[in-house]
Amino acid sequence: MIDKVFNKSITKQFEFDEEVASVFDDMLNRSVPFYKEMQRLSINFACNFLNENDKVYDLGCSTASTLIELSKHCKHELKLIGIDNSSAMLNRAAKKAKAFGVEIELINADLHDVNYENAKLILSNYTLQFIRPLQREKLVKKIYDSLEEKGIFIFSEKVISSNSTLNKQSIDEYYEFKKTQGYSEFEISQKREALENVLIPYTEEENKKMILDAGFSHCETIFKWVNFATFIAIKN
Ligand SMILES: C[S@@+](CC[C@H](N)C(=O)[O-])C[C@H]1O[C@@H](n2cnc3c(N)ncnc32)[C@H](O)[C@@H]1O
Ligand SMILES: O=C(O)C(=O)C[C@]1(C(=O)O)C=C[C@@H](O)C=C1
Repeated sequence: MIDKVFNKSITKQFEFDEEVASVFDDMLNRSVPFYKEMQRLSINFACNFLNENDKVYDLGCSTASTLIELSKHCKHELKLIGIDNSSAMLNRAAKKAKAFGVEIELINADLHDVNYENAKLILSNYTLQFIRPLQREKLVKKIYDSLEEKGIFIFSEKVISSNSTLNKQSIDEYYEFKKTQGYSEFEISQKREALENVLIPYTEEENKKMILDAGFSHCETIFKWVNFATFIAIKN
């Protein structure tokens, strides 16, 4: 279904409710530049580190697209676990996983309340940005503690620039991208307002600092388009 969520005046802040979930795959493909390429890279990098029966968690799995793609591309059997606190997203995730014949344990819970035991890989694309800053640092520490030695954390985030001129130019460039994807100026401004104080982006440097402060030995940007970045962090 085509995303028309912000074609009308907004009445509330952005939420991953039934209306958003019903168009979410289209929303992501048209709102995140190079979403499919970012997903392909996350999966390829992940597969290089994975072995038979490794446990993989996707935090904020939404409709389970990434776990389904991972299971298609990885040569090993994996234990796949998707966590999200939106029932509307998880209902779709369950139907999609069944249709693709992929076994995924789906957990409806807040990311802070789950124990990520013996994880080899934790994925989290465009989800940390929705966690309040203080809680975000705590969650990243928990992610670090849950990973096995040599475990990997791959995550993507919308980012800002610490340079105000470049930041403004990046936002303008992003809105131009949205227009090429068929979103009107009205839709763009309504969504911007709805996301205010809900999606809180860090700079690329702040993301890396948060990761290193949590204990990871290495963090690298593996993909970036203007204000969207994908990182890989390694626990040693
Ligand atoms: C932008 S979407 C993630 C997209 C997904 N990773 C993908 O690539 O298809 C963010 C997801 O995180 C979930 N989420 C946000 N905050 C959460 C929390 N505190 N606990 C659990 N899930 C959360 C939302 O319900 C939503 O499905
Ligand atoms: O549309 C925007 O402004 C976005 O920031 C895109 C974005 C994201 O980065 O997570 C915001 C909300 C939806 O979850 C899908 C994509």
